[in-house]
Amino acid sequence: MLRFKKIAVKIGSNVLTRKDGTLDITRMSALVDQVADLHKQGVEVVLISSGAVASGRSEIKVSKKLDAVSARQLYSAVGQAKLINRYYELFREHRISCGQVLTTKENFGSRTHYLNQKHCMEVMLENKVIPIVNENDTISVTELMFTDNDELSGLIAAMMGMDALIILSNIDGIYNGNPSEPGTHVIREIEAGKQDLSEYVQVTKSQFGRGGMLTKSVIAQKVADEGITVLIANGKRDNILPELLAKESKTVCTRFIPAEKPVSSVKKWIAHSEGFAKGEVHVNKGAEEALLLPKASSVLLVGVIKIVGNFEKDDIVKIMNEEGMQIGVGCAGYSSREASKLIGKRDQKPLIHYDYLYLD
Ligand SMILES: Nc1ncnc2c1ncn2[C@@H]1O[C@H](COP(=O)(O)OP(=O)(O)O)[C@@H](O)[C@H]1O
Ligand SMILES: N[C@@H](CCC(=O)OP(=O)(O)O)C(=O)O
Repeated sequence: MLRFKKIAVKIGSNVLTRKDGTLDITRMSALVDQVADLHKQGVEVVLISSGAVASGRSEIKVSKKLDAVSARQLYSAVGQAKLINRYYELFREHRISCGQVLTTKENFGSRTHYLNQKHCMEVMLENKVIPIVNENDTISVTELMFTDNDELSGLIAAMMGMDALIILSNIDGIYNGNPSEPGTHVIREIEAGKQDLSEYVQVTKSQFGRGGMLTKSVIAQKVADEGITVLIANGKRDNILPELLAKESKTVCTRFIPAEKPVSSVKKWIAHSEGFAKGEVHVNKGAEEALLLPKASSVLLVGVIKIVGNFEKDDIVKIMNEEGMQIGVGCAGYSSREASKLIGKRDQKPLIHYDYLYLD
């Protein structure tokens, strides 16, 4: 028996690349074998695979030095083709189809794009096709980029309502100190709720990774708070995926215990969408107090004091208190133009309905 039926598996650049930066086909093939095995046992798997930039870099020799953005665009364009081609061939040996999903941060900011993307992956899974997701590095540059693929994998796991997110890196989990120092060990379990892991996690990251362990731990906590188990484990270990999914698994990894309270899929989307907010809704003290009560309340125009930025209906907005501190995020029921005209008015439909509201 396996512990999970639906999993998102994020494979970091370091798992797929050798020390010299070339694609580690042996490792990739071993991971595909493991995914194929789980797939045949009925587990739904979505892969989030890094490695485009790393595999492109080892392919192309440039004549003159490139700036960082041009290099990333060039290497990812070539490297993603190489990467997905490899996956395609490897899965084909198991008679399994896989498909490529390239996405950008913008696709998570609008509900329509979000649902289109979700629908695409649902259709793939229903038809036994394994989605292989990566950021579209050719067009998402600078502030349009995800922090890294750990952030992307958290969004995908929440969007697809997965039972677990497995983040595979080149290390056994989160250590309680510098992993290279003797006497440190992997933290095996982390309770739900906000815990500060920054004292353990070094800001240094491995050779080809982008975000490092700190973003992994922040994302993992957020995803676990939404009721999804998160495991950070070593993708270089043989047979890691079946071992992690085994019922009484003792495999070394860091496990983030999921919160018990289920969170609706809309709220999961909103919780992850803060970075895409198009504007701000400032509320007065009374409205802030009402929002913080255990009973669900909407943001009403009567309690709004200021609207900042230009947003359309259904865009994500930040909710700010009188002191200018952010207290939550939500999906706007009006455009900023309409809302500005109705500030302070009673008996209007909510500016942010409580079903579309996530408080910090
Ligand atoms: N406390 C810690 N525990 C484990 N790894 C850590 C810790 N602090 C920093 N790291 C570093 O984080 C690296 C993994 O993150 P990253 O380089 O982003 O990998 P990936 O490419 O898999 O996303 C590890 O190789 C390790 O060097
Ligand atoms: N989209 C990039 C991944 C960048 C990234 O986040 O890498 P990693 O920290 O190894 O997961 C690529 O495919 O090269």
